[in-house]
Amino acid sequence: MSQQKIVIASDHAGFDFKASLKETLAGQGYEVIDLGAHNTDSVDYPDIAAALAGAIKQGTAERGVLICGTGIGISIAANRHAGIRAALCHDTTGARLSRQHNDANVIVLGARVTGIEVAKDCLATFLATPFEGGRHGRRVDKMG
Ligand SMILES: O=C[C@H](O)[C@H](O)[C@H](O)COP(=O)(O)O
Repeated sequence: MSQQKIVIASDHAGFDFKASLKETLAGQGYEVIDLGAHNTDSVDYPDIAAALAGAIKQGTAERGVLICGTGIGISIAANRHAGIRAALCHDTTGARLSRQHNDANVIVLGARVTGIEVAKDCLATFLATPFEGGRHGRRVDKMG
């Protein structure tokens, strides 16, 4: 089986967080495609969200990770893109339910509000949990 690909991106506020999550994912055998930011120079999170949404739409990877300071701005931006279901997660219960009920394809984390170990647990849960389908599928379908 080919190596599973994950796209990851952050603004300047999430740069260090992204580096840590990338290392963890690589250690777990994922191929990590980093769309930036590539340093802590200030950038605009809508541009970062658009780059990741484009990569998912093009099929570069099925799942993505987005990070900004709170996770809020980049979530709002990502969810404006058709086909993106981005879930801002602060705990593993949310990460699990974002997959089981919402079929989220992007997990969003806030580097200034969530500890890195919690974030790693959220990400592992997100990647390991399948969508339940059924009634949830009907609801997801209504979102287009
Ligand atoms: O929702 C927005 C994010 O938290 C941004 O990371 C944050 O607004 C960036 O703030 P600043 O430009 O002050 O570093």
